[in-house]
Amino acid sequence: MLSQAGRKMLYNGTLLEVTYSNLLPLMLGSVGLIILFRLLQSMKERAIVQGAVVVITGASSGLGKECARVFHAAGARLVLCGRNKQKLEELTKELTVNDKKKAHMPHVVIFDLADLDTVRSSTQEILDCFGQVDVLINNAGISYRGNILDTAISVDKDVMNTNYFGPVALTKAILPSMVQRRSGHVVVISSVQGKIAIPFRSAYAASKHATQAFFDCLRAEVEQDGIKVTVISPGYIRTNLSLNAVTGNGSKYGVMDKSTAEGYEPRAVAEAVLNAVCRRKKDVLVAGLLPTVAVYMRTLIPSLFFPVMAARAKKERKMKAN
Ligand SMILES: NC(=O)C1=CN([C@@H]2O[C@H](COP(=O)(O)OP(=O)(O)OC[C@H]3O[C@@H](n4cnc5c(N)ncnc54)[C@H](OP(=O)(O)O)[C@@H]3O)[C@@H](O)[C@H]2O)C=CC1
Ligand SMILES: CCCCCCCCCCCCCCCC(=O)OCC(=O)COP(=O)(O)O
Repeated sequence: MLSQAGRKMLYNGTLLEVTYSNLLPLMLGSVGLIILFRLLQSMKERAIVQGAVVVITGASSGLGKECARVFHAAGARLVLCGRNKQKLEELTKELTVNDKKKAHMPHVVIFDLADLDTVRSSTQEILDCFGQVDVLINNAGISYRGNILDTAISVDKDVMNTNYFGPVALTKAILPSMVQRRSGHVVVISSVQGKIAIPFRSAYAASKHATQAFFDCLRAEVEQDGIKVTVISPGYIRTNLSLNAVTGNGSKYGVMDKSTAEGYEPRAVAEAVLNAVCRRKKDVLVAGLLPTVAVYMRTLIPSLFFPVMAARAKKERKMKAN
């Protein structure tokens, strides 16, 4: 503690009197410097996406659409990919309405990610838009609701094609141009379910676990080529994911689940994606306390995690029966 009169100290032969009044400007100065440093750091990080060519799959709705808005606002040049031309053109109109110079007019490329041949042929179209790809955001995906015993293998394959083989094929097709330039960033939107498997989501959780594994391998392999890889694993987001989910017989689930409706705002997750790209993060979990605990529990105390999941399955089955 300092007395009112302060504390006298001998420093390099000079007698210094340290008082509250001469410490205050020092403290304020330090805080100011830290704020200035953070501001400059954040401006430097944001400059990474300014003018960068960012390709977003599944840009017609939900998280992809929000990523398009957030990256466009950050100054990126966008290539919006999806199956629905009309929705993507509407989004392009929305993004360019205030962009008078049309400097960052997005391009639209239409293809079905589950059709691996069209993925390969669409890659040239993507590369031709701006002549290069700086950031590829593999966002498009589909979910699933069903019991393993009643699920047709064709459904497992369809989910794997959209969520795993599609992004893998697109990434492999774009990667050589990134390696040649020794620059690029590949992002994939996985899920908390890429880290833990929950009952009645087998096809979806399996596709997201495979995604996590593939892109972890990729990160290690292409680091020497100057390419960054980010896996983002969000918890529930308020989008149409559950409405669009497929069931065991391939029909649409068509229900807005409570967990989805009460999930994160897509804007908040899109900001987390932008932040991860700017800061070149490798693996980002965007989730609340309970899913985070579950992720650690699965790794550290699996003997506790498995009974919790079995109880969850039992409860869900009971609820369905009533
Ligand atoms: N919502 C959530 O709770 C969570 C979502 N995620 C992940 O976020 C990502 C985005 O999903 P979200 O925005 O929530 O859901 P949406 O259903 O709103 O969006 C999915 C997007 O993927 C596109 N898509 C689906 N199948 C294909 C296909 N075969 N070919 C091309 N595009 C396709 C859809 O396009 P179209 O308009 O043509 O159908 C749509 O643009 C997914 O990878 C999902 O797994 C992760 C964690 C939580
Ligand atoms: C003694 C301590 C007990 C701690 C209990 C922890 C177990 C809690 C389980 C929590 C499960 C969280 C699941 C989260 C799933 C999730 O966020 O998925 C995101 C999605 O991809 C959503 O897709 P869906 O199609 O399933 O809506």
